[in-house]
Amino acid sequence: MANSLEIQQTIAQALNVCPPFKTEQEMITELKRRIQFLKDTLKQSGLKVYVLGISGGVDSLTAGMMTQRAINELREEMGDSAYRFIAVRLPYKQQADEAEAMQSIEVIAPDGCEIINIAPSVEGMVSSVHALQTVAEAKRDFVIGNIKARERMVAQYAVAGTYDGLVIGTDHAAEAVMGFYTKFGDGAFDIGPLIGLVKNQVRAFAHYLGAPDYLVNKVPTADLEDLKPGLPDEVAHGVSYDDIDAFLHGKSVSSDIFKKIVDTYHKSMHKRKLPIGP
Ligand SMILES: Nc1ncnc2c1ncn2[C@@H]1O[C@H](COP(=O)(O)OP(=O)(O)OC[C@H]2O[C@@H]([n+]3cccc(C(=O)O)c3)[C@H](O)[C@@H]2O)[C@@H](O)[C@H]1O
Ligand SMILES: Nc1ncnc2c1ncn2[C@@H]1O[C@H](COP(=O)(O)OP(=O)(O)OP(=O)(O)O)[C@@H](O)[C@H]1O
Ligand SMILES: [Mg+2]
Repeated sequence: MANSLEIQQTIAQALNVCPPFKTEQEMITELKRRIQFLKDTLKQSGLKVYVLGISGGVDSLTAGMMTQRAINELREEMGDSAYRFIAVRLPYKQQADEAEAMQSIEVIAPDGCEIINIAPSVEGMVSSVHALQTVAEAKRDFVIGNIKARERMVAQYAVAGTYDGLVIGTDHAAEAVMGFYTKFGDGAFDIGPLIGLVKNQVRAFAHYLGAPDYLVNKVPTADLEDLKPGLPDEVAHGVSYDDIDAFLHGKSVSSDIFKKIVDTYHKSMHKRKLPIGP
């Protein structure tokens, strides 16, 4: 039977986890490789625009800063001003951390910014799904949370379709292992520049790129549920990002944490696969 470390290594391999950075230079090399990947992928696609929702959290801040750098370099290298990055603000009604979201936009300084309030589309969907009116309040609130994440996906693809662009996603290994995203919501995108990173590596990129500490260290939240506004991810899934990062980097974690992560990984396997057929 496989021991704990072997199980951790098998999962890390499946998620293509980036090994820990031993030096700052290793971190910079990895960051540059990923920015180059953004440039190469856009050039190969024949399109010239990237689109990404900016929430106020560190994942979209980091991906946004990387993307704007990729676009700046492409514009200069190709001598083509059509290369652009469009940031999208996607509040649901009034967003509690709107200030941080707008500060993220300032830090990224995107070429363009669209603001789309998702409340009308979420409310339209909720009122049309009659079954939703009949379930317990907590269940209803949770399902509506996933509708919000999917409406954000719809909005970003509407912007991408309009500008002939590609949608960036912010999934990384610490979220992927927990299946902590909405299937076909924030889990749906064209290009994932953070894939394989653990949370502290995402923060390290943001810090290196010059983001202020209060945004780099902001408490991660999906902020999808009205009944639990700003619920920290770590409370929602009951494991800290430091523990998830340690697990993915083959370090020892308590047996409780180990079990929780491995169980959650297996339960959420369907989210990381293409739809199955007969
Ligand atoms: N075995 C199976 N094989 C194939 N498909 C299966 C399945 N089990 C469920 N499903 C399908 O998957 C659906 C459940 O998946 P899903 O709709 O994603 O819903 P679910 O995983 O239940 O909820 C999403 C979780 O991710 C969190 N989240 C969402 C969005 C953003 C963030 C963030 O960090 O920003 C976090 C959210 O707070 C919540 O805890 C089911 O309704 C069903 O359609
Ligand atoms: N209010 C929002 N406005 C715009 N985009 C959003 C909003 N909420 C979520 N998103 C999009 O969904 C993605 C997933 O959300 P998630 O909470 O995992 O990342 P984050 O907010 O960037 O960082 P953190 O996980 O640290 O909170 C975001 O990176 C962003 O692209
Ligand atoms: Mg967030």
